[in-house]
Amino acid sequence: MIAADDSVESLRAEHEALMQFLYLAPVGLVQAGIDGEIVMINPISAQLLLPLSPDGCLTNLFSALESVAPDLRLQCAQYPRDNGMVFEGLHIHLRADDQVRGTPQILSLTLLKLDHARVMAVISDVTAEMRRERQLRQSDAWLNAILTRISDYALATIDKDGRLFDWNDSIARVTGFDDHIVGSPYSVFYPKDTMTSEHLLDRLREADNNGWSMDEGLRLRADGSQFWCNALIAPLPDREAFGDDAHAPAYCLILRDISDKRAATEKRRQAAFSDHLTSLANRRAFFEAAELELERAAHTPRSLALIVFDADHFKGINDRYGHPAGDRVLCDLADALRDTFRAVDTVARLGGEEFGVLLPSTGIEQAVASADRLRAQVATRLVAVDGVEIAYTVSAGIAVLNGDAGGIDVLIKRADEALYLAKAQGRNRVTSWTPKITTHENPPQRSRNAG
Ligand SMILES: Nc1nc2c(ncn2[C@@H]2O[C@H](COP(=O)(O)OP(=O)(O)OP(=O)(O)O)[C@@H](O)[C@H]2O)c(=O)[nH]1
Repeated sequence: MIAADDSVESLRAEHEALMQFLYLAPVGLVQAGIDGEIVMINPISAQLLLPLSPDGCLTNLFSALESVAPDLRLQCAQYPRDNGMVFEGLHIHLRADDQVRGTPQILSLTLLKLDHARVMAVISDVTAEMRRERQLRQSDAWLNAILTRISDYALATIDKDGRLFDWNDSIARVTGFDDHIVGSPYSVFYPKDTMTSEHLLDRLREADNNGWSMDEGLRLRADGSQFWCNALIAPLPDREAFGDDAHAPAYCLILRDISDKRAATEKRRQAAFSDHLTSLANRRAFFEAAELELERAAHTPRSLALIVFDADHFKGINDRYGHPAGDRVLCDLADALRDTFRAVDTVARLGGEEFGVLLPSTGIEQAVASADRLRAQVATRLVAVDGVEIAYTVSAGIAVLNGDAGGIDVLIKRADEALYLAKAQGRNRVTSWTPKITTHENPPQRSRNAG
């Protein structure tokens, strides 16, 4: 008797545990007769099915789902075996007026035949899952379209030091580079000398601080040709997952070939930013470039050099050979400047016979060497005008900001003071600014307005 009592007790306990499981299970469970009459339903199923029930009560599984899945009853009746899976993960799309949360709701239904008289339904709301899947598929399709179809976009990832991490067809299509560029700094897409290693890192820091960094300009193809390009760098959202690994993807780089669009606007930009006589950058372009460099230097301290060149005794050249001949000399000086300085430097005509060269990340020795190279070069040049060969010389004043306070006005003032000294000491020479020039020599100011 005791043994029989024990086994009844244990059966009861098992039954209770099972009921508890049914109630707490994280999916909807419904046990019903073969005709759909509900025997047991857990709270999740009730919550999912109740809004579908036409009369607001849940007595029959098939009737509850009739409006959205009318053949369930038939499918179940026609299932040939005594037990088994009638269907698995059937997606039931609820009608718009059945939407519970204002977005199309999708239920997943699995129906098991337990024996000739009973079925068990497992129901879950897969709306969020399906939406995520759809979004993933859509993102995948977009990415795929960009990578394989859209011919003017190139996508790449770069590591935290700006080295290309991967290569794909879009890069080949837009730039012509093959996978040998993996591991190179992304400046491989920039024409020679147009980007210093500091500029390269500046863009990454800017992307870190602002969420993205964009620039526009001429970029390089593998065959050496150039194209107008808009380049966007953005930090990858999940890059923390790679920890401190230096060779993990950290940013995405999107290059877009905008040659067609830029061809038209570039003419207008050229007109606004270049000097009409020499085609060098004009004052406006010079001051814009200077502000940008000073802004960069404020974030990441580095030296910035300015050389101001001035043709010597230029009034005399005009007086002797005429104004048009003087213009030819100015154009010759512009050519010499263009040939001497790097693409990353800004060479501008500041006005009259004065030219300014802004040299990012350049210290005093390097600036003096470049300025003197130009000076010496010019001294050997002869400008042929109407059968006459005109010789001329230039003087230069140099100032460098080494992370010390001061804007472009300070830099120009110092370079001007040094230039004044070069003129005073005999011309055809290069002089660097020192604090002594201002405090002891105290030269009069040459007039020049900033901007
Ligand atoms: N041909 C020509 N001359 C210009 C132009 N702009 C300014 N000038 C002339 O450049 C001359 C500058 O003369 P100054 O400022 O006296 O200087 P300088 O004769 O070069 O003497 P130093 O600078 O002291 O060596 C003036 O005669 C201006 O008319 C220009 O676009 N074309």
